[in-house]
Amino acid sequence: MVEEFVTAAEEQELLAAVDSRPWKSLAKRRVQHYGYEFLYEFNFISAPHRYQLTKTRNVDSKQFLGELPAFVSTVLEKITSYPGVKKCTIRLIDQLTVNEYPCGVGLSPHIDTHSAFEEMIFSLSLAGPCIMEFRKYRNGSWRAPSVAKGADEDISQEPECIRKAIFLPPRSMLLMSGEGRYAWHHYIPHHKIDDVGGQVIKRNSRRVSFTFRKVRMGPCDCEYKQFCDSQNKKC
Ligand SMILES: O=C(O)CCC(=O)C(=O)O
Ligand SMILES: [Fe+2]
Repeated sequence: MVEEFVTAAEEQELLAAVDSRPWKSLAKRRVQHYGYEFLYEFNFISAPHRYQLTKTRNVDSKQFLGELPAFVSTVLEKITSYPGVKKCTIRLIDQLTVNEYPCGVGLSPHIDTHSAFEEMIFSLSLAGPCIMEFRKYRNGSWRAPSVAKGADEDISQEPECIRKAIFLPPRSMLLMSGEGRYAWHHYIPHHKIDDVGGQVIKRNSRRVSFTFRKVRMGPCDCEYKQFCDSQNKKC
């Protein structure tokens, strides 16, 4: 995680850019997608344009929406100066998901679908902070990313897992790669108040994240087979 990945002025420009574009409303948060359309499985619930998210996360690799918008060029350039990120990565990132979480709204535990995206996933936090928890489920107790009724709800009866929490302040960039990307679930608790090592942090504003990924065009051949939908029929 890199703090202050963008300046306060750049943060304001990025927020203004997405706020001037149309948002799609999900049950608890709003999203925008660039590069490729993201596929959620929806159940329609009452009001027009509002949906209940029920199933897994994937991308339609045949639905190219166009190049990523110019307002993220500076961020893409900065990503290439990340240690361990190859210079060619900037041209490879072709999908951007913008998530807007109202205060206290989180995200259900999941691993980004291996067959949908390449290894490196970059997530820029803006506006408000959050805690992102990483969970490694014991072999055999891992559950597929499909979540029953009311996805994005916390599940009280979680199987045994190792947990590591990371505090993501606004303007920070998180890189998920290797085991952290392929074998650990990531999760944003549905809290308005987080306890970070005994320090109480209030989430008193919305959080907007920009998640940058590369759409995978063939099967995944990672070494984390039990978590890989390309290599494991159970996923
Ligand atoms: O909001 C974030 O930082 C993460 C979003 C995420 O995990 C996803 O869209 O798959
Ligand atoms: Fe994710």
